[in-house]
Amino acid sequence: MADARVFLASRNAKKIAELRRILGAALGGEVEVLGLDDVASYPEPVEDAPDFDGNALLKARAGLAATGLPSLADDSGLCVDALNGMPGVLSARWSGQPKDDDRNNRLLLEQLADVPDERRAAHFHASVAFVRDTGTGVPAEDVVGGDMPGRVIRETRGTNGFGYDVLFVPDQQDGTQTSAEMPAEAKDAISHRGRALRAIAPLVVEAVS
Ligand SMILES: O=P(O)(O)OP(=O)(O)OP(=O)(O)OC[C@H]1O[C@@H](n2cnc3c(O)ncnc32)[C@H](O)[C@@H]1O
Ligand SMILES: [Mg+2]
Repeated sequence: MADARVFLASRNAKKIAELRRILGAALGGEVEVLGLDDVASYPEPVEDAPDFDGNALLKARAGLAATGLPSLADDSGLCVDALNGMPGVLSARWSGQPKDDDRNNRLLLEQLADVPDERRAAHFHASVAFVRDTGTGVPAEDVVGGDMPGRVIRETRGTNGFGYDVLFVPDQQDGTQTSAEMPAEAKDAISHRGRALRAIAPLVVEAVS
């Protein structure tokens, strides 16, 4: 392989751990995955696109611009039917800045307090963008999405994962464990992020080969 390295443009340590784990399994260790700690620091882009695809692309473009390396970025969130798809792209900062998972979860529970069990459907979405130089002056860009359907429960459960995992029971598996109670590999097997990354992994292999 010419330069089998890819850069992961995320500032969320727990998300990065998931991305590394899933990529490691999908790429079989052939590609070295670099994170922010491995490159010179650069300013975080403002995530002001209207949708997940747009935000994932702007984070991956910023990664390529700063490092010159083929760059992957994830933009993700929880979309709640009873809230018309929100928090959606605002998931990280739903209860304000600085972002705080516990405060976000408390706010979501309050907002859904009067919503009956049969109307608490939601899904996680992840868009993963892969942006790399082609030598032509025009970068190649791909974006792939993945979903994990489920529902929002009424109390937090579990200590794995991050973000809204403590409130979310996926439809798959046995339908009782939150994604924060599932072992990491079980979440990866059905998660929005797992689906999107496994779909984009062949492009990564192709680009760095
Ligand atoms: O933008 P980067 O630097 O990657 O890190 P971030 O945490 O800001 O990431 P996003 O902008 O994509 O926001 C995603 C938010 O959606 C929520 N989220 C996404 N995937 C999740 C998952 O698998 N489990 C629980 N919550 C998740 C969680 O609140 C995240 O902070
Ligand atoms: Mg973000």
